[in-house]
Amino acid sequence: MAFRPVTHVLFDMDGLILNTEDLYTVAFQNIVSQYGKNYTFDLKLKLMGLQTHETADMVVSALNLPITSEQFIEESKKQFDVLFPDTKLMPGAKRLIEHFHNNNIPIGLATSSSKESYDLKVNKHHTELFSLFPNKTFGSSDPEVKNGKPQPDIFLVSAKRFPDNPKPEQCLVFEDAVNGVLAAKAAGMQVVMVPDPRVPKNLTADATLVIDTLVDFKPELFGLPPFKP
Ligand SMILES: O=c1[nH]cc([C@@H]2O[C@H](COP(=O)(O)O)[C@@H](O)[C@H]2O)c(=O)[nH]1
Ligand SMILES: [Mg+2]
Repeated sequence: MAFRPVTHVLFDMDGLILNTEDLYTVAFQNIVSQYGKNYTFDLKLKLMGLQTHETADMVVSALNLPITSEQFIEESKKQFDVLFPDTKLMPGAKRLIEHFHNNNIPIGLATSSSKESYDLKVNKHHTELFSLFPNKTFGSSDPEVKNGKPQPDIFLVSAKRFPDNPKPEQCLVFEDAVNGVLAAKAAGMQVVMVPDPRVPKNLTADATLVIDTLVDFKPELFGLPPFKP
């Protein structure tokens, strides 16, 4: 497979830079357990990358919970307040972000999270790293991002926010979620997928490249500056 050279890079956040996916699983399981339900990985796969209200609608209806989506969002917030401040980084994320920054490659953050959720995840331990992204888009709280992933909106909005307004084919996306990969492809961008090992192989087929962790990424494959040995 031939990879095309790029000039700009867009990062997903949850499950890609930050290990928040395990925390979402705990939070959602804690809520649905009260109703005797199970938050399965199969359900999680379908909603990763969606916006907050879309996520809540899907869980409430898939598990037939006797509460409204608004109540589910309220319950989630209580869980997140406890769990998110101690979020850890995913392997290789800091090294790769700093590498692009040090080599003047423009990078953007394109997360479906809200700004409020971002603050909980980042402000205690990770502000220095995230300050390397001048260009940040928060899908769940940005009126310009009409539709969540798998629709392309967030990546198109995010690319437009670079001062030199790159074309989609100049942008490389990093994603862990199936919906995120579909969104990037729909935006006309190449996408490197770093999936949870439980994601079935057939659901990774749309990615331009699939790697186990960000540690394995070779920037020169996409015409970006290589790591010095
Ligand atoms: O188990 C879960 N995974 C993921 C999400 C959602 O997935 C998005 C993750 O954002 P990102 O695009 O940064 O991966 C967030 O909107 C979050 O609400 C969730 O609710 N529950
Ligand atoms: Mg993600």
